[in-house]
Parts: sequence; C-alpha cells; structure tokens
Amino acid sequence: MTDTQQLDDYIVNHSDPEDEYLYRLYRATNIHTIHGRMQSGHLQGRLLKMLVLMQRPKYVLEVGTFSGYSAICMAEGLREAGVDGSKLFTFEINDEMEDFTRPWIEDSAVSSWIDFRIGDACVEAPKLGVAFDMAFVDGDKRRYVETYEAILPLMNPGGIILADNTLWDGHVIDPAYDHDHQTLGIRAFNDHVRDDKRVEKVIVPVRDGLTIIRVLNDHCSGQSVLC
Ligand SMILES: C[S@@+](CC[C@H](N)C(=O)[O-])C[C@H]1O[C@@H](n2cnc3c(N)ncnc32)[C@H](O)[C@@H]1O
Repeated sequence: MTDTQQLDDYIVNHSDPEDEYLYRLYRATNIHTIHGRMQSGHLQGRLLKMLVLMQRPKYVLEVGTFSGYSAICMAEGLREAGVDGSKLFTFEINDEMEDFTRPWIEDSAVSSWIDFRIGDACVEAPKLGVAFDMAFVDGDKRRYVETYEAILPLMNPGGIILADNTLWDGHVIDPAYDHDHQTLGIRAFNDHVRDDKRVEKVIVPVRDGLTIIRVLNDHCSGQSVLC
C-alpha cells in the first residue's frame, strides 16, 4: 500500500462514516456504470453534507447528478439543516442514467428534498425561476466556464458555488495534457474564476480539487430578473 493510500484510509477512518445505503449505491454505481469513479464517494460526500449544513441553503443546484451519490449527501444536509421548504434541484444531461439513478434517489431517506430532472442544467436551471444559495458544479469539464456564467446570475448574494475536479488529477500543471480538451476546460475555468472580482475563491485540494466560490453582494450585472 502506498503512503497516499494509507493517508486516504486514515482520513476516511477519522471522518464520519457513510451510511449503508450510500455504501450500496457506491458499489452498485461501480458495478453497473462505465465511469463509476466519477461519483463523489465517502469523503467528498461527507464534506458536501457538512457544507450544506453550514450554509443552510433554501435551494441548491447540482449540475451533473450521475448516479445520485452527491445529491443524496447534499439532501442529507438539507434535511438536517431543517430550513423550511428547502430543495435540491439536480440535473443530469444523459437520459440513459435515469433508469439507474431515479430509483436510488426515490428509495433514499431524503427523496423529498430532491428534485431530479433530466436535461442540461445550463438551459433548464434558469427556467426554474429560483435563486440558489448553493450550487455544485460537476458536469462537463470542457464547459465549466459556460456553466459558471450560466449559474452565477441565479445565485443569491453570499451563495456558495462548489466546483469539482478543479485539479483534474494534477493535469492542470502537467504540459503532457496541453492538448487535452477537458484539462484545457478546467485550466480556463480556474483562470476565469481567479480573475473574477464578483466572487471570493479558494481551491481546496480534496480528492480531485474542489473550488469553493463565494458570491459577493454586487455580482449581478442588472440583466437577470432574479437579481
Ligand atoms: C462527474 S459526474 C457527476 C457525479 C455526481 N455529481 C457525484 O458526485 O456523484 C458528471 C455528470 O454530469 C453530467 N453532465 C455533464 N454536463 C451536464 C449539464 N450541462 N447538465 C446536466 N448534467 C451534465 C454527465 O452526463 C455526468 O453524468
């Protein structure tokens, strides 16, 4: 076992456990889907739940449901925070995931906090007419800047955007990936957010990199009906 694996095990063993339902979902995702490693997993799942609890959002947006692991974790946070009428809207663009994901969400203990929709979050989320206090961006890495610009006007001042995979397995600093479209998408996003005066931001080196972005009060250009 490598030092990194040992440290990962140590971290997981000294953090809250994932419950049995999430453990089964994690395993089923790995068995029944091609890209099982895309799901959040134990450590990031506990972090997402805790960040929801700390932020106490009314409405949360997720870009990229996949098998529902992160959605269920965030909904656990919503249930525990107890904000009246709180809801997670989670979008999955790949309709082939619906048959797998919908039963896992509907059979979970937090299904009433989750509104799962098939569609492009960048197109569909603005149609909801909802202002979000939190968003988890975990969709197409090539479209991160576009996704960010689509959802930023939907955020309440003080809202938090979490962007996943922003270190992209270290490829962001590896010249061998200079022609890889996903790496280029993440690099463009990281530069874009760094230079964006509408937000505060910090990259946390958890798992594959998680950027925490806090929306400042005057982030709206005045064009959005929600602002
Ligand atoms: C990394 S996986 C999501 C993993 C999940 N959030 C989790 O942590 O368990 C990314 C998913 O985003 C979906 N996706 C990509 N672009 C999207 C978009 N614009 N709107 C909705 N879903 C999108 C992909 O089809 C894929 O299933």
